[in-house]
Amino acid sequence: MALFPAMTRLTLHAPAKVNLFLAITGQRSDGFHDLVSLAVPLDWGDELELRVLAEGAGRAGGAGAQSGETRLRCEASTPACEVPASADNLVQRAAAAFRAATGFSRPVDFILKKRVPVGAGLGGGSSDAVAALRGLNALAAAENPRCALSEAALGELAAQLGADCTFFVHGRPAIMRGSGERVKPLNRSASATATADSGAVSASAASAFLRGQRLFLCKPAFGVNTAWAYGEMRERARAAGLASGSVYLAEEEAEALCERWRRAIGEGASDVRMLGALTFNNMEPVVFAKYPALPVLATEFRERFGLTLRMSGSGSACFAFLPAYADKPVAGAAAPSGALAAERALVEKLTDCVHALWGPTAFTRVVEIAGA
Ligand SMILES: C[C@@](CO)(OP(=O)(O)O)[C@H](O)COP(=O)(O)OP(=O)(O)OC[C@H]1O[C@@H](n2ccc(N)nc2=O)[C@H](O)[C@@H]1O
Ligand SMILES: Nc1ncnc2c1ncn2[C@@H]1O[C@H](COP(=O)(O)OP(=O)(O)O)[C@@H](O)[C@H]1O
Repeated sequence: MALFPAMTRLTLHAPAKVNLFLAITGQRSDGFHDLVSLAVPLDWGDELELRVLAEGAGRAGGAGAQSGETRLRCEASTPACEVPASADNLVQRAAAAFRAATGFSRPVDFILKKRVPVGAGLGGGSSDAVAALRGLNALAAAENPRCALSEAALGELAAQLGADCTFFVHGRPAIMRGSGERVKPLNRSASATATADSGAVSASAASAFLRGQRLFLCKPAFGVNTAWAYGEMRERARAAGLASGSVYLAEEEAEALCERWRRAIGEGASDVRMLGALTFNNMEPVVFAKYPALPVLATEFRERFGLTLRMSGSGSACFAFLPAYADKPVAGAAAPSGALAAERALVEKLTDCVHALWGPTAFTRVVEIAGA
């Protein structure tokens, strides 16, 4: 048996996510909220590099690292992506959880290239945590396959790190339920209201439908604190009393709306304006009330461009389906140049609009849905 791992270095993509559909259905006795969400990974995100360090006398001795040591360096592409490399960083927390669960003690150096803005509702931190778990698991497996965790065990560990983390273990369009930890990839999901016919969406149909759909993503300079947004919903629901249904969406309704997505996918609908109309997020009212810049831009997008701008998760990032790709080419084929030019012109106008309303430091990007 090799005493030193064969694998000493690897790099992982940590994709961002968008919630195409997000219904918070109520608060549970443990304080967390139940939800139903259709989330998709993007072709863009952070990058996490792992390097196994040589064990030695420790820093004091100047040579090598100590057993069980985890180092982290964060390189942010913009100030909005800056995150401390402290023990609170989800990469550090994931490493600590993995070491505790497996006994893996090789010292590791993480280099996190942050591109996803923090507090955006794009799941950057959760995705980094899962990338760290996956990377460490690969290193552990290279050293001794019996030390590696199964997918199920990785999922359980991930769930302890954040409500969104299980989604990233699957890494494909999926419906999240419970507090987010119950994840079913879309092509294998059957909703509570699905009939035998409508539930049988083939993997290839779901995959062809969502993969490569292009979204315009934007985020103002400020972020939103997820715990605050949930807390605000709780307060509003408490104040509404019996009318708390004005804050939360009943689970049956959420499932029915989610089912509309599944039908659209099953039928291979390609009208991106219709897709925009299917997007939903009932966290918007609390977040929009505090941050009016968000609904102001949503109104502008609707009135000037006929596009639905929807918030992702607890915000502050928002997205809109890009219509220029309505005639999306088959994967791998070149897009018709007319469609590309039309999209470029639209994106330019959308970007100008974002900067005019949110200022020059607002973030914009065109992304594609991945992982289908
Ligand atoms: C809103 C969503 C939608 O996908 O995404 P983001 O906006 O964060 O990306 C998620 O539910 C966020 O998941 P995540 O960001 O992992 O949340 P966590 O760190 O686990 O929780 C932060 C805090 O939010 C509250 N929380 C979170 C999830 C949930 N189902 N109910 C809650 O009440 C809790 O107060 C918790 O302490
Ligand atoms: N590696 C990380 N990347 C981003 N945020 C992190 C990370 N580690 C810890 N955090 C903390 O997690 C919180 C939310 O992170 P993030 O995933 O960016 O937002 P969201 O939950 O809105 O998608 C922030 O308070 C941030 O400081």
